[in-house]
Amino acid sequence: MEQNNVEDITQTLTDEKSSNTCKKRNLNTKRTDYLDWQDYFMSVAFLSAQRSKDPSTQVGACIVNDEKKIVGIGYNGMPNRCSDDELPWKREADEWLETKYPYVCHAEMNAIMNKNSSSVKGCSIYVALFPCNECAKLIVQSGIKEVIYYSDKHKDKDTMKASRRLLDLANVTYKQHIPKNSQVVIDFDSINIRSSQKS
Ligand SMILES: O=c1ccn([C@H]2C[C@H](O)[C@@H](COP(=O)(O)O)O2)c(=O)[nH]1
Ligand SMILES: [Zn+2]
Repeated sequence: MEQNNVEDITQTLTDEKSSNTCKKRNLNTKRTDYLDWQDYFMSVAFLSAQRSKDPSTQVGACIVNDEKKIVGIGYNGMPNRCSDDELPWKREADEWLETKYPYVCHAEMNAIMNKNSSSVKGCSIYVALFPCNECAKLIVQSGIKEVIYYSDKHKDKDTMKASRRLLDLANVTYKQHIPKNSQVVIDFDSINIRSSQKS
């Protein structure tokens, strides 16, 4: 009888174009290096942030319901129908009105406004940055019950203190996400890699 040992069933993934061998994977057993749910939703938030035109800080948010379905995604950007070529992107200017702050819609706001379900009540929101007090108001009012954030780099600012105060009072829980891997790489060309039986 043929022995199905690991050596026999290990296949070599070979790049179609270069014929370079890049990875070894056992093709007879379930993958173990797949993204878990939390890394997946946080990655969606980070990917969404890549759409942002803000030159200094790109924020993404992803709202997930209790069936682990994504019901809203957003990133920071200028409001719809307001040309982002005509509004300022500066952080500082002689006048506040010439900075981005009075105009830019935060990622959390856009994720809530973009929802594809009737409600986000009871949902979780995955965000790259801990939400500011304005976003905390929207999170509370929309019924979101949990915030999962990656960075809390502004935690000592008053806006963040106010945010935590609101979230605490409204019993919205928050926790920092520690990813399994510090990077999730999207390699478009990986789909072109074919598996060939190792000799
Ligand atoms: O809760 C938040 C807080 C901030 N943002 C956005 C708003 C701005 O576009 C940037 C912050 O820019 P800085 O230059 O770092 O001040 O982040 C958000 O989306 N959600
Ligand atoms: Zn905000």
